[in-house]
Amino acid sequence: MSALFTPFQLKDVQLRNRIAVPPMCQYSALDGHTTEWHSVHYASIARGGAALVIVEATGVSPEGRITPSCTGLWSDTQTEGMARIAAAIRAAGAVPGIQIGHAGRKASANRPWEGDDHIPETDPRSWQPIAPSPLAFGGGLPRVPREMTLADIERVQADFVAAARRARDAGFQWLELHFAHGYLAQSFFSAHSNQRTDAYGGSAENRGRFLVETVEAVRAVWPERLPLTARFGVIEYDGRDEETLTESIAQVDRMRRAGLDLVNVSVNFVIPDGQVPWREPAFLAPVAARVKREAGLPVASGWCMDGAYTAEHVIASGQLDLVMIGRAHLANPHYPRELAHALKVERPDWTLPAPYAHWLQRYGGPGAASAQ
Ligand SMILES: Cc1cc2c(cc1C)N(C[C@H](O)[C@H](O)[C@H](O)COP(=O)(O)O)c1[nH]c(=O)[nH]c(=O)c1N2
Ligand SMILES: CC(=O)[C@H]1CCCN(Cc2ccccc2)C1
Repeated sequence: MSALFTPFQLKDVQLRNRIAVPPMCQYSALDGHTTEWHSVHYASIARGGAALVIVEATGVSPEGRITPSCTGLWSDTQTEGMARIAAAIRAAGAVPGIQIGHAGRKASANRPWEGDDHIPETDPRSWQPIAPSPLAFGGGLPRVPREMTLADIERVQADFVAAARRARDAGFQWLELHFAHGYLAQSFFSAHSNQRTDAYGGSAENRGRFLVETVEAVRAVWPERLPLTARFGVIEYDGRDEETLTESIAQVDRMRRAGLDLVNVSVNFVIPDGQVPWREPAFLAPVAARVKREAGLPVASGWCMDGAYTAEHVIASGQLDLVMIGRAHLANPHYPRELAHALKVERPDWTLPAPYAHWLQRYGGPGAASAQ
């Protein structure tokens, strides 16, 4: 029996297995609107058998995007395209999720295959990034952001609420606040990037204020019976991991008390030279397990957890409740079928919809158990 292929219930949402497709930017939007690329991309992946498909980081405002090609939910005109995508994910038997965020000082960048760096200020496509403090990320993102005023903080939090309403109206059943990867919310919590002296800076509680207030504000509009989650970096790999982890777990507890239903444990990526242990399979699993133990809420996590036995182990061992499998789904939208075969799940081809499953199960096909 495979633990990975057992259902998971959170509030009123039932997931058919423990495999989640994490948000992965497609950099293919037009003025924040989804295109045919997104429709095909998300429907294809949802048909592959994962239980939860989370739509990519979607800007709560135009300047909250990472690149000019990122999706948005700052305008009602963007809701219809997202509604079609949520419906297609649901029609495939997966739960439709969406991540909403603000890129902070990492905003106004080129697409990864076009430089992955800040667009020059002289370029009309660029805009002024904003952040807790006037401190640049560095590397390819050298622009010094404008320090946010209290009015900016209120406006951005209101943008998160408005985007959450649109996600609800579009039919998403799982909301993930982007509080990780060095973007705005993460940069409020990190002392590397937040040197404010007002109520939003200084102590860990003050640095976590923006995040807790945003959870509270979004909780008020996001249906109580649907999971409100956050992707949150809890470790920087900057040589101060124990200190960062301890204060991050306390922050997760504060967000749990503010109404968070699950945390998707990730990496901070607030500094360009963090020593992430990429070679260690499932390096975040023990970190996520500690968050689950100490903060007392369900956890998801990912990063290099796509191997069948790794994905099975992180769930069977109780370290994680859900495993996020990203790039493997870009290479093969039907990746869960590979996992089902490898883990000798009963009728593995039926991770796919009937039009595919019937023929693969009955007559064999690449990777089918019956193939000689
Ligand atoms: C092309 C692309 C685009 C994105 C990502 C990755 C990649 C490859 N990732 C990170 C992603 O969700 C995942 O955490 C990583 O890919 C690590 O998991 P895997 O090792 O790929 O399973 C990412 N993470 C996130 O929180 N929001 C996002 O929109 C994106 N966008
Ligand atoms: C939006 C977001 O969180 C993404 C954007 C793309 C890069 N992601 C971070 C990443 C680093 C290394 C490998 C894969 C992904 C973060």
